[in-house]
Amino acid sequence: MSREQQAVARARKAFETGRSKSVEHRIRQLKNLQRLFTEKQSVISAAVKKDLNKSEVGTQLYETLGLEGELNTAINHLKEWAAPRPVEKNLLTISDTVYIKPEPLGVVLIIGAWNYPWAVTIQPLIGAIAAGNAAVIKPSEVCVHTAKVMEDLLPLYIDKELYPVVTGGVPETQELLRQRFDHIFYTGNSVVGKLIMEAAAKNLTPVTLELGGKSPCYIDKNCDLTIACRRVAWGKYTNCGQTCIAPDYILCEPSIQDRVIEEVKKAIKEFYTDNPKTCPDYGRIINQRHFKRIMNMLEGSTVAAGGDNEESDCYIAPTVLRDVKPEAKVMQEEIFGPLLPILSVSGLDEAIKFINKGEKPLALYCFSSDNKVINRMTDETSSGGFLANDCLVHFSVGSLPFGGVGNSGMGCYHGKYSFDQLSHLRSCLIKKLNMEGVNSMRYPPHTPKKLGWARFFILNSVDLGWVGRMALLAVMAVVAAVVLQTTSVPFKEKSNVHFKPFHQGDSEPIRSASHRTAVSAQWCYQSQYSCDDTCRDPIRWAAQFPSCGGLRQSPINIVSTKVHVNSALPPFNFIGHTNTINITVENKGHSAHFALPQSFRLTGGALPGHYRAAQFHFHWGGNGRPGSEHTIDGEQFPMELHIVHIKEPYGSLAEAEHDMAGIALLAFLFEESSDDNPHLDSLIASLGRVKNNGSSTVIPNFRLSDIIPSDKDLFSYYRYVGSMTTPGCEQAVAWTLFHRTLPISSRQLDAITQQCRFWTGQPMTDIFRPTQPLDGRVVYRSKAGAALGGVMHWWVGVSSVLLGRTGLIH
Ligand SMILES: NC(=O)c1ccc[n+]([C@@H]2O[C@H](COP(=O)([O-])OP(=O)(O)OC[C@H]3O[C@@H](n4cnc5c(N)ncnc54)[C@H](O)[C@@H]3O)[C@@H](O)[C@H]2O)c1
Ligand SMILES: CC(C)=CCC/C(C)=C/CC/C(C)=C/C=O
Repeated sequence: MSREQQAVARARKAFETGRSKSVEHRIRQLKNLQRLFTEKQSVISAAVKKDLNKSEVGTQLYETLGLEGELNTAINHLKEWAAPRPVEKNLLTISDTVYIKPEPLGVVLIIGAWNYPWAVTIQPLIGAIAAGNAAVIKPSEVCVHTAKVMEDLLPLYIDKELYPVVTGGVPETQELLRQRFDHIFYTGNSVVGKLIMEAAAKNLTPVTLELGGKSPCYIDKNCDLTIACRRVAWGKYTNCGQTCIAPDYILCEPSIQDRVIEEVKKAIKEFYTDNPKTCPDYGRIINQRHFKRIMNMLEGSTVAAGGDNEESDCYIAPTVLRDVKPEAKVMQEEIFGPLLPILSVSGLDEAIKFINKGEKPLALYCFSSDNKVINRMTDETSSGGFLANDCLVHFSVGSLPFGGVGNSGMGCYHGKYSFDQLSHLRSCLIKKLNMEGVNSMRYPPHTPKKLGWARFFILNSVDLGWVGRMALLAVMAVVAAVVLQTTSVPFKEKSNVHFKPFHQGDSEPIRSASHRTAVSAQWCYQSQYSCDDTCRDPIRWAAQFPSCGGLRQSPINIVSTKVHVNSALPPFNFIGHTNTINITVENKGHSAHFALPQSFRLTGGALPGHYRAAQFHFHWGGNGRPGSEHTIDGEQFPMELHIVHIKEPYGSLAEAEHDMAGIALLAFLFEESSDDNPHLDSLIASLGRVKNNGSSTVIPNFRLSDIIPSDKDLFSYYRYVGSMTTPGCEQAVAWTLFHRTLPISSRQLDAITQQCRFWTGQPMTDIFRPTQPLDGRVVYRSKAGAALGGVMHWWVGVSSVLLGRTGLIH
């Protein structure tokens, strides 16, 4: 077996152990890479200095800074990226669970180039690791010193079986290409790109080709030429022009050519002094082969600035060429060096024509103060990326896909795009074995009538939220009956499909820790706020978190005479609530959260699905002041309990927030009692152990059913659609506020409100958001003890009530 074969076989074997799939393993590997860049920066920079004469700062600015950003993004978002992604459904699949499950591809081959050797090799590796793959890393042999450092360092930091480094040149790369991979990610020139694709075709291996080409730069006469030329000079001469997205040539009207030359010359002097050769920020051509290639391109062109060179030092000065003709040698291929040809065009029309005659470039630059010029350039051309009035910087925006089109490449990466590019986005549809009647429209014998129904159900998609879905389900049930013209198949109450809980072990799946930290630094309750504070109090939450200013905000005041009684709101089923468990309570800076296991589940209550518990928490006042969030007929209660549940299959609030009923919140109001409520004692004591932000403790032998009544006693409740009551105020909550109140003595209330401190260190009191406008929503009240008919009757009942109440689905 060759060295290359062995590396691939080892990576495959390691992949088959399944360890690369664990999100924890992926994050650990990414953190190890972070450590590498912190601990070995000087070794990395020294090698790049030897290869390309980049300064230490230059290497950080242009290579490792971007990698740091990519690593941070991947580490912070990985759970969200890797989680199942619910999708919009058509009417036919409305009652199914339909989602995309990203899964690793397998073993990825990463072939890097030499010009930004760390950026273009490690950035795809970050994507490969994040997506759960194994990866064989082949650095470019042209950057001799960097390839050696990569070979030495990577195995010290990351799993060397899963992510082996294979060094070598063309023969070694070709031997690698004879192996079977699940994806090949190649960065380099288009000629080799075609060879890569050919080799990949043998195994139908998908490829990402990050190629290059001639990236045009149009400078309109209507712009600030000093600024434009400074930015172009930076884009061109950074790394001595050896940048895939460097502006290859300038197109401008003849009338501005002289000024463009003068301004570019000024910028060269400003950046690299009168003598760029001795300037630490000016690089070198990678080797003498490329030096000769670039110098040959000068043939037949007029040098307007620069032109000095020294072969032994691989030095070519920043050079400008004037009056260059399209037939000139320098215009026949990508320059990839510090030569900047200027070609004359009569104006925008000719520039567009010229660009469109060539291959689609990796980048296209347009400098103009006139938006019409910029718009026409974007509308009438195509390129991998487009930048107006700047160069290169789009590479540093992790939320933009980076990649070529046509001859400049295929596929894209950076941030989440890297994750998606190196994942298989698997389509999943989980149907239950009930509602068979609806399917009759697609079963033979086919009839025009059934086709009519099929057209309606397949061609219409839904994004109506849970209320709309319930109504439509009711319609479907009716349709099923009509289509069948027989009695419909009875519902089976229990699904035989069970979801594996996502993010097992998360104590707080509802929001990620990073989200919580970022948010907590910016908002506060009214009681925390003082005039010299920079934190935002509730009236100013919306300035930072737009949803907080939405039309479906919570809490609300419930006016009991205005609620709509609805007999289609049935009781709930609590699952797991009587289990005795140990739970963790943590001071979250604004309140204390009591984590609940996902095995605690909630169904019924006219909720559109199955929900898993996440946590519960309380809202309270202080010093005898009431602290409930919801009020009834204007009355605020001493305290309020919220039990947060998240709908399956969502794993986080981020996933659930686009679903109007993605979260089910059960709310209980407390009323003052003369006697202590003994079941609250262990909770109160635990709050005393989590006084400060971030501290946590465990409550042993806890039973949720000790603090709330059993589901059989909770048939009376209010229902409305609203939001989370803390930022970002996501409008994804089906609220249930029970009529039954819970008892608490004034002694216990005092004890609760005096235990904890906010993240600011002040006493944690008055932790409630003021009530929000109803904004046309309808609040429903269940009809206690209403007799429920058959399933069909029930759906039709719900639909007729809910369809009539469009207020509910604003
Ligand atoms: N789109 C991008 O992100 C990006 C980034 C950097 C460079 N580039 C492009 O890359 C080009 C410069 O890089 P390069 O091609 O000179 O780099 P290079 O010579 O380092 O080649 C790239 C990789 O291809 C391998 N290789 C070379 N010849 C091969 C062959 N015959 N068979 C198999 N493998 C082979 C090399 O070993 C190397 O790992 C420019 O066109 C530039 O625009 C693109
Ligand atoms: C420092 C800033 C704002 C941007 C960096 C732009 C830059 C030089 C990107 C290089 C991108 C790259 C790896 C190109 C490939 O050849």
